[in-house]
Amino acid sequence: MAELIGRQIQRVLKDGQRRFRLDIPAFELRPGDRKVIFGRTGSGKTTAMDILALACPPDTAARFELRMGGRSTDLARGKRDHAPLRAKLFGYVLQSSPLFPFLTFEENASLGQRLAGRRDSGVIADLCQRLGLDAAPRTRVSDLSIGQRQRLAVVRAIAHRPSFILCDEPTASLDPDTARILLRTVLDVADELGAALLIISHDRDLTRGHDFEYFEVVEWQPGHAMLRPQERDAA
Ligand SMILES: Nc1ncnc2c1ncn2[C@@H]1O[C@H](COP(=O)(O)OP(=O)(O)OP(=O)(O)O)[C@@H](O)[C@H]1O
Repeated sequence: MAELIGRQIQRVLKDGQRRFRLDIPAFELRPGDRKVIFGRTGSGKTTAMDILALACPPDTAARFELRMGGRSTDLARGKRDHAPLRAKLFGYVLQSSPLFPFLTFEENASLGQRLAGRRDSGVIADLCQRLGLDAAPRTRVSDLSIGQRQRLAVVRAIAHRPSFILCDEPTASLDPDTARILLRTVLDVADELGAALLIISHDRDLTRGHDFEYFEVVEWQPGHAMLRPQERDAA
């Protein structure tokens, strides 16, 4: 199974006079991990998730390494795009615009599988059923409700059986019952795959009662944030 190890990772965002720096002193994702990141809006949670999902490279890192089957890939160095690794090993539910509105339900659902080269319509049908998604395969995404789109984004992100499942606010548009079903399904799938699960959430009730490790992104100086473990009592 795959594991991701990061040490002293930094990323700086710049926009004119605006500058934002995120530090990740130490973070790991291993099979079976259940981790959740909290933090106030704009603190840098998505920036952290983008790095850990290999969507945006860090500017610097003492160590950023993917280990799998006795092999190690150094993610800290060079400008190489890790698209093939990302497509096969990572499932990322994006916070905003997670779907392509010009594609059909089925085309969106199967996109992750196609990129990973692992087509299996049975897995998609099973996930849709578990998530209460019964929309017709030819329905355009623009005709779905926001909550249906959010669940479809989850199907797309996990249908290729990734080793790392990363979800940025996956329940933001869902009622509490549907949110709980979604979390239960993602947890079950992560268990079945032996995958690591990392969630960003504003809803501190969402993961209560489940065995998650808690993290937070804290802006400890203006424009300078850090991802760090959070004591369970503070969660
Ligand atoms: N190009 C940029 N230059 C400078 N700062 C930026 C740039 N892009 C984003 N930022 C800032 O970086 C910070 C982190 O953004 P990020 O989206 O990671 O936060 P977040 O915690 O995920 O927010 P939210 O909870 O609202 O989704 C924000 O304060 C944002 O304003």
